[in-house]
Amino acid sequence: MEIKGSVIIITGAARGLGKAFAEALLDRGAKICVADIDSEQGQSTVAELQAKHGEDSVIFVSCNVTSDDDFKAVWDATVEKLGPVNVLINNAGIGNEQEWDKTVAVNLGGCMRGTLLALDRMGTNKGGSGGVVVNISSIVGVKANPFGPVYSATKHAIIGLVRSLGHDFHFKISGVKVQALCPSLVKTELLANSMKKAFSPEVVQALSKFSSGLKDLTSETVANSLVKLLEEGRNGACLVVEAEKDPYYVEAPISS
Ligand SMILES: NC(=O)c1ccc[n+]([C@@H]2O[C@H](COP(=O)([O-])OP(=O)(O)OC[C@H]3O[C@@H](n4cnc5c(N)ncnc54)[C@H](O)[C@@H]3O)[C@@H](O)[C@H]2O)c1
Ligand SMILES: CC/C=C\C[C@H](O)/C=C/C=C\C=C\C=C\[C@@H](O)[C@@H](O)C/C=C\CCC(=O)O
Repeated sequence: MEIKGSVIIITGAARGLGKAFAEALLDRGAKICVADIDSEQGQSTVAELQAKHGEDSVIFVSCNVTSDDDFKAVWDATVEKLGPVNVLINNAGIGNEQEWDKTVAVNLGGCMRGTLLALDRMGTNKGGSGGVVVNISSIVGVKANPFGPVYSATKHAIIGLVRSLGHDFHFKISGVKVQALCPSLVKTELLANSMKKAFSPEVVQALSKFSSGLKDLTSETVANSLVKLLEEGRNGACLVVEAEKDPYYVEAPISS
């Protein structure tokens, strides 16, 4: 797809990976809606991005991805201020092993709610023009993560959603591509927050040792992989990005 001129909603874009996605896509001529639960951080990020890219290129809308009403309001505000939406990036996520239901609600619920709304609003069968949904999973959506079993389960479920709704059966009906990006560890606030809500005291030590031994993966590298996925990824694609490797697509182990 052509990024230049596209209207793109990114959830959880007030900071971290979502902010890096916004920067990379604005650099390539997209218009962005930053949708985040943290209004203070979201407004400050948007002010920074507007100073570089202009006031008409990027807006902030407050959104809790666990709320249907919030998600619909984000969509409506984006259409009103930036034009018809072409891409949704379901990026908002948390790593809270102690309150598993919150992690399921935000990580899986947010992607599911957003993807279903996007099909409803962009689907050619619903009067829309088609489009793309990218769900941000993780490398631990395609491999085990002993340090965060709940987090990993939500990220595996996102892959199931993407492979199923990203089947061409659905694309023929809706004209909407559904894809996943699966980054390895990036040292954002998610990691620090995950440590505070870790599965067990043993995990805190092990995760801290594991993460300090990992090669550094930057948000900018992950954002470049998102651009690659949008520009060339097929429907249902799951793209993994790790430090010091070219990004690579992963397929389901059973294809029938
Ligand atoms: N950092 C990593 O190592 C890593 C690796 C792979 C995948 N991911 C995924 O990338 C995404 C972004 O992670 P990050 O590292 O930038 O995290 P982060 O904590 O830096 O940013 C997350 C953003 O999501 C927002 N958010 C949280 N709950 C929300 C909700 N209910 N509604 C709307 N917004 C909400 C936060 O306010 C924040 O701005 C997450 O889905 C995460 O699981 C992160
Ligand atoms: C906990 C939440 C923080 C970030 C989550 C994020 O999505 C990224 C995760 C990135 C990498 C995770 C790698 C997990 C690797 C495991 O599958 C496994 O390979 C490690 C196993 C044992 C390590 C034991 C040790 O070295 O001590």
